[in-house]
Amino acid sequence: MHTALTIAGSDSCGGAGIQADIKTMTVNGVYAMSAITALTAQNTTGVTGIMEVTPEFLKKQLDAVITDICPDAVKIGMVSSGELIHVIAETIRQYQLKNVVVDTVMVATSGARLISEEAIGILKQELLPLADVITPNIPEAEVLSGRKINSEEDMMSAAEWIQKHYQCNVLLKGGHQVNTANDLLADADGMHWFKGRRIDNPNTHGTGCTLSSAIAANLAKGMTMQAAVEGAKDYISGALAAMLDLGKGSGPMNHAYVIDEISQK
Ligand SMILES: Nc1ncnc2c1ncn2[C@@H]1O[C@H](COP(=O)(O)OP(=O)(O)OP(=O)(O)O)[C@@H](O)[C@H]1O
Ligand SMILES: Cc1ncc(COP(=O)(O)O)c(N)n1
Repeated sequence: MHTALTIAGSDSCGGAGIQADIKTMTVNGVYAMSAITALTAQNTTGVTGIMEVTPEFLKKQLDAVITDICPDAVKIGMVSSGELIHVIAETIRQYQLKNVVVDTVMVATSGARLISEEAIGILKQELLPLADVITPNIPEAEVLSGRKINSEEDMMSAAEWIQKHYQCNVLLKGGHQVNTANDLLADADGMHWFKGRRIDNPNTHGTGCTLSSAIAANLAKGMTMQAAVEGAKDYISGALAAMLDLGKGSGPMNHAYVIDEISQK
């Protein structure tokens, strides 16, 4: 069985973070493992607390997993401090981990800040150049490129700039557009659009975590980058279209929609 490791924060309401990653990887047919960077006290309306693990304890988790079951792919999500980012970068180099997907998580849908200002510099310097693909949303791509993004042309020039500058493939997500949900992959072959129908669903808690974990699961199974992104885009569209409605804020998606489809056959 193919295996994937998520290095991310725990979301107590189960919609984003480690919980979304494990659900996504499992439903996409790979064995999921985790190394937790922080606990969050969180629900669909907001984050009320964050408790980071120490860099030493993150390293212990990573060594324990990797020396036993070396993952076929790695997804990295919320990492709030520079010291934790440094441990992850060192571990990727030490074990020469492959298929590294970095979701550049900065701010939760509910508005809470999930990375310190100082850590963004370390993320850019140490982690992005080790990634096979990074998955910023539009506001994150603005931070990484220092450019404003107001159109699909702006998305293309920002993705090209980020790819050249950090030497990694970039999937610039278009979920923050108004009428469309078109994502753009900049890789060594050029630019590829993954067009998505915009689904009228306000419950988008964890979409970024889910998309990046589905890409990691697909890469673990040996798919090419473009096929991995296409499969992940289909998965997220299905999970959003299942229209789960839980909680008082921006609720989570339904990962069980695939299982529901099978059980209805
Ligand atoms: N309303 C929607 N309809 C269809 N697809 C969507 C919608 N909202 C987001 N997506 C898709 O979900 C994925 C995540 O995109 P988005 O830009 O929302 O990332 P994000 O902001 O990092 O997510 P998060 O909500 O986890 O912070 C992308 O593939 C995007 O196109
Ligand atoms: C632990 C954790 N990781 C990531 C996110 C981002 O997800 P979203 O932007 O959908 O809230 C989150 N809210 N919590």
